[in-house]
Amino acid sequence: MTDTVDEVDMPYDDDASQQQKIEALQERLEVLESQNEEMRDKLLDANAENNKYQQKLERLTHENKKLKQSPLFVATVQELSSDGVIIKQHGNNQEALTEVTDEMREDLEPDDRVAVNNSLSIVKQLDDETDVRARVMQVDQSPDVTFADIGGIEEQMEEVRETVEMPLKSPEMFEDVGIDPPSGVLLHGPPGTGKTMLAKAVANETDATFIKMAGSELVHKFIGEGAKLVRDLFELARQEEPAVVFIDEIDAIAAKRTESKTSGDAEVQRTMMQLLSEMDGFDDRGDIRIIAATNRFDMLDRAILRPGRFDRLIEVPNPDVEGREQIFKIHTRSMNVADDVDFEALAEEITDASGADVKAICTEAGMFAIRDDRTEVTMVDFHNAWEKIQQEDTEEEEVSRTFA
Ligand SMILES: Nc1ncnc2c1ncn2[C@@H]1O[C@H](COP(=O)(O)OP(=O)(O)OP(=O)(O)O)[C@@H](O)[C@H]1O
Repeated sequence: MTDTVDEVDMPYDDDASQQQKIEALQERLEVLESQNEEMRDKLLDANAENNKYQQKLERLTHENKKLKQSPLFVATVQELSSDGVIIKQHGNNQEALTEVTDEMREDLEPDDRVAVNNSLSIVKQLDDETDVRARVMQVDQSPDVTFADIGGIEEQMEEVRETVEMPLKSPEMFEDVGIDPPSGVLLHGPPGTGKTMLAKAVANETDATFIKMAGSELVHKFIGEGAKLVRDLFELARQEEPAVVFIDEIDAIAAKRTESKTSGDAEVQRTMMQLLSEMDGFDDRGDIRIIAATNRFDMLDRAILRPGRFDRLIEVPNPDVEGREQIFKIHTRSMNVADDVDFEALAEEITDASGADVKAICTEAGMFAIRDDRTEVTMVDFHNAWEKIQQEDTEEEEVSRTFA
């Protein structure tokens, strides 16, 4: 806020001559100008500094993302010394002296498992081996998803029942006819279309244990242990028989081979080879069915699609308009929906939405009603929910573009 002339402390006495007043004001002006100059310089410096930090932040964020994405190696902390941290790498047993941030050093203790990058810098601390297994494999003795909970993908549902459920329920039919049931079924299609639900519903229907493993976790989180975890997965399935093994994001372990021959690639290859050998040696697999899923069919190494492996491909697309309406009805079954809600009209409006989007719209519409202190969910709530979800998607895309 600027002072008014009346409030300004004048640099002269009231009885000073005109000339003295002018000189005093002149002097004050010069001081103010030089202060102004000084402030402007400081502002420029601060802006330059800000830019520098901004760039550094972006670089670090990018670096951080890259570090987390590229496969890392596993090592065990041997000793914390004043020179750094001595680690022993798994696999080759080589010891190395490496540096860590002060923050991470405080959390580290000898015998801790850590992930290191290509330059052997410690990127993160890992969980105990037993925790790893528990986290990488999600075991559900009796999943509660049924086929009645899945909408808009009847054909795919039929195919999954035929190829996965029938061999579990009536193996004698395949024996009588004299054909082998498909070894593995690969579900492919965009995210959130119900692939996981299909696998869970089969397990539910056949009273099988559902065992899920995420390919991306194997590669990014449990580095150096992929092949072993795949072995463990099948061992667990044999113990839990009948079992449905669901390998999500299989593209992470079975992507086409790239030209680069980094050790990270070699590690992914080892994991994939283990998976293939488990599947190939699966003649006596008993009551275990394998379902894999991917959003990136184009990236898959064709080796996994050979006969005897994932030889039945089922595309699970986004639902069409009738499918969307059906999914709305499924997810609003236990909601208090107002009479004005027209699911047919909503389904028409939300072109390109996935099943997961429809589910999110229902939950969000309910939230709008709660915020408004109502117990009934109206058509306006559904519209607002769709708008919000689209907006969030756009924001997410912008963020990922910024840090891409
Ligand atoms: N066809 C569908 N019918 C009913 N609900 C669905 C359908 N598809 C998705 N959903 C809802 O979206 C959620 C996520 O779906 P699901 O995990 O099965 O998708 P996905 O295809 O496995 O996705 P991703 O590829 O991202 O793992 C489900 O829990 C369910 O609430």
